[in-house]
Amino acid sequence: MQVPGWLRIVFLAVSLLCCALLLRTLSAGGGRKVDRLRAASAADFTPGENERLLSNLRAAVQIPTVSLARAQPDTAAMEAFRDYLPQAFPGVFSSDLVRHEIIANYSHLFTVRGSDPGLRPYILTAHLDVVPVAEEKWDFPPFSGEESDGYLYGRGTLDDKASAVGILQALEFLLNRGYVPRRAFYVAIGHDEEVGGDNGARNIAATLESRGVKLSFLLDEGSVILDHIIPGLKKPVAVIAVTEKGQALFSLKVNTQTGHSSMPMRESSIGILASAVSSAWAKSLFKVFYEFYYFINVSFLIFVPQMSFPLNIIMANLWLFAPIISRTLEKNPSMNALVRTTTAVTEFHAGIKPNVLPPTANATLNFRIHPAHSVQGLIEEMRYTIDDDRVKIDLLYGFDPLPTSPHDELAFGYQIIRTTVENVFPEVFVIPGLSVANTDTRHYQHLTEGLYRFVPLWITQEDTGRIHGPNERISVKNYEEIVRFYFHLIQNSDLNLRLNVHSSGHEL
Ligand SMILES: N[C@@H](Cc1ccccc1)C(=O)O
Ligand SMILES: CCCCCC(=O)O
Ligand SMILES: [Zn+2]
Ligand SMILES: [Zn+2]
Repeated sequence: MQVPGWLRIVFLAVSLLCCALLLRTLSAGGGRKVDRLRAASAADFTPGENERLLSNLRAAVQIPTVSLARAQPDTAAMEAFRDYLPQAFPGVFSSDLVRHEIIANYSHLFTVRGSDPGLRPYILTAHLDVVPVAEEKWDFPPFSGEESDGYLYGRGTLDDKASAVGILQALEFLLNRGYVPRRAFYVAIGHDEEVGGDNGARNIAATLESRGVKLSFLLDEGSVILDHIIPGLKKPVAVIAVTEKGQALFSLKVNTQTGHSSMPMRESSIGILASAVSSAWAKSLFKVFYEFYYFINVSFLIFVPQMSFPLNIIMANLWLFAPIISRTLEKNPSMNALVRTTTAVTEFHAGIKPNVLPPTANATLNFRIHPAHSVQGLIEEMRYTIDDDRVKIDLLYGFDPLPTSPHDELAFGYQIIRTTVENVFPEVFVIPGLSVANTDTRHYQHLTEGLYRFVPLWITQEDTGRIHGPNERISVKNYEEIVRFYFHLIQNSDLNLRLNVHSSGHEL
């Protein structure tokens, strides 16, 4: 039977139309309109903006916002920082999209309104306080903000003013461009993170909780871009920390009789305490590599193709090579911290005069608890290991490792951060990981399960000693990248990425 010509044309037109529709649907990601990531480039900002962002960071570093001890901030510096903010970010403080509040006298909470109230807000957190400095070891005065050889020197450049100031700088540049966020978000800048955040971040979180706020995710400091720190990896690695170590602060105290040093007893308070400390220290060498391997084995398997021979063979066969790897990792303090609960003897005070037997000896042990362990387990371990009733053991402060935040393909916050890192730093590798240091994030646990710790600080092995150490500095180029990272993160948080994100705590 001959098909009439007109029918063939109709059939052809209909099939072409179906193909076009199918192609359009496939390219639009399953029918939902998917925005495109805005391409990031070094030209995101004008030369004038790059000058302004650098001078704003320098001015922030020049304010010595040292947090000495709990509830003992340097009030003059904290007030100076409060005055600095509206001068540095006039657009943020004059925008009717932004509400600024002072919390607990010296912390800052910014609420940025979104045009789509149906989208769950997120929060960017950082801290403005810094640890004290040991002046004699610095090449430039630590609060001078001196620029040399492409680096800005100063306490707080890496930890954490590049993030605190960088977030506000990115918001300033977006508002200058008339950007109106779809998704509301908060910016929280704490003033006492370095002494635990129990005044700043804790009160900011309580304020948000009292308002019934639920967050889609939180991004804070806590991990970085490791630039050739992991042996054998050809590419720099951006580690988005999806969990964080716990912490325990123990005080060890020994009291013994005093008297003339010409007639000493068999043992002294210093000797008893010293052997207690060294046995606790020896015990801390207990390895947890297997748990660690289990925790990030996927990442290592992703790594393997990126590794040079023979490391690629070794890492693909950890069942056999784990002990060797563990011994290699422990040689490097930052890698060692990844595979065990670490012990740091941070204070040791004893003795009153050269010719008097020491009546007391005190030591402080700071443990950073691996996710495989707990505070309670550590207390039992300490008692068992020291095994000496003359040593009085007190837990001054402690909290367990934080739960692992969602980091699968449905985890909105993790995917936004990951895609933004790949957008701004196409040359790095992104993996989930562990923050070996502690942050303010534990204060926000009731507001979201999506707690992520990452600032795109480009850290080499040498830089790890600058954090809380001498000659802390950040390259001008890296700080520009950090501002661009937040500039794109805020825009990317407005995208409805191809994610079937559901209501289990990290809904859109
Ligand atoms: N971030 C600092 C200060 C801190 C201590 C305890 C808890 C949280 C933060 C550290 O890791 O030591
Ligand atoms: C660079 C990351 C440091 C995080 C913990 C601190 O503020 O000391
Ligand atoms: Zn710090
Ligand atoms: Zn910090």
